[in-house]
Amino acid sequence: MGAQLIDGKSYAAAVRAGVAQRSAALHARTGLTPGLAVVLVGQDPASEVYVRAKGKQAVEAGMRSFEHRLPADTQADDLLGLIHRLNDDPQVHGILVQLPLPAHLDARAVINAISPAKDVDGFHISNVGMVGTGQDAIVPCTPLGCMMMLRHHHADFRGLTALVIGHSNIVGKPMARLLLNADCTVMVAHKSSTNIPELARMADIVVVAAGVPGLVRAEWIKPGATVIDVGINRIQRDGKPALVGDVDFENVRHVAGAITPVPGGVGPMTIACLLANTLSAFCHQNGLEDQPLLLDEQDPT
Ligand SMILES: Nc1nc2c(c(=O)[nH]1)N[C@@H](CN(C=O)c1ccc(C(=O)N[C@@H](CCC(=O)O)C(=O)O)cc1)CN2
Ligand SMILES: [Mg+2]
Repeated sequence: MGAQLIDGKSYAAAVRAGVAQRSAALHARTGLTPGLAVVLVGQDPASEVYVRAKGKQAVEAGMRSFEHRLPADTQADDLLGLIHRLNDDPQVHGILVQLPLPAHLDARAVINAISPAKDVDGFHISNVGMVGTGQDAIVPCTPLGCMMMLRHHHADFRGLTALVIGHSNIVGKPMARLLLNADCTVMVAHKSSTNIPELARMADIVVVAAGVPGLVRAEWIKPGATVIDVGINRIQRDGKPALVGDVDFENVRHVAGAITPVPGGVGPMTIACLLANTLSAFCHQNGLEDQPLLLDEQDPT
C-alpha cells in the first residue's frame, strides 16, 4: 500500500483563500488594508522567484505589497535605514528580508532590527524566544506550514515521537520547538549526527530539512510514519534539471503512511503561512481580533 500524498499545493490554496476572505471582511469593516514589505538584496535567481510570488500572492489576498530591491553591494547602514523606515510606516504591517543575504551583511543584526510585531518571518530573537518558551508569537512560515499539514494527520501529538533532521534557525530549530510545545517527543539530528537511521526508525513523524538530495531512505522509515520533506534541491537527472527533496520519495512512499512531495508539498505552504502571519500582525497592530486560520499554535504551558 502506498503512502497518502499530502497535497501542500491545495492546502496552501485553502489557507490563502481563508486569508483573502478575512482580509476583505476586515477591510469592509475598518477601511484598513494589510501591508507586506519584502526586501531583496542582490539578484539570487531563486530569491527573485520567491519575492515575486510573495508580492503577487499578497495582492491576491487583498493586501498591499511593497517590494524593495537593493543592489548586492548595499551597505548595512542603508539596509538598516530602510528597515527603520518600514518599522515606522503605518501602512506596513509585515516586514521580511529575503534570505540568504550577501555575505558582507550580518543577517542576525538585520533581522533583529525589524520590529518584532512586524517580523512576519518569525525570525526576530524576541519571537524565537517566545515560541521557544511556549508563548503565543509569530511562528516561522515553513515550520508553521509543516505543523498545519501534520495536524491534519495527527489530532494529538502526545505519545508520538518525531525526528527533525536539520537544525537551521529557519526550519529545524523552530520545527522541533513547535512539536515539543505540542507535547510530542522530539529528537533533532544534524550533519554531525552519526546515528540518523536508528533515530528515524523510532519516529512516527520525520521532518527533514537537510539540503541533501535523497538523504532519507525507505529502510530508515517506520512503517506508517508521516514524512515531511522540506528539502528543495536543484539537480541534474538524466541530463535534465530536476527539483527534488531530501527524501528518496519513490521508495519511501511505499513504507510511509503519509508523505509530502517536492515540489508541491511544504514549499507552497511557506508563502501561504507568510500571508497568514501578515494578517495576524495587521490584526494585532490595529486591535482587531485575530482568529486562528486552520491551526492555533497557542500553547497553554
Ligand atoms: N526571509 C525568508 N527567506 C527565506 C525563507 C523564508 O521563509 N523567509 N524560506 C526559503 C525560501 N522561500 C521563501 O522565502 C520559499 C521556498 C520555496 C517555496 C516553494 O513554493 N517551493 C516550491 C518549488 C518552487 C521552485 O521551483 O523553486 C515547492 O516546493 O513546491 C516558496 C518559498 C529561503 N529563504
Ligand atoms: Mg496564535
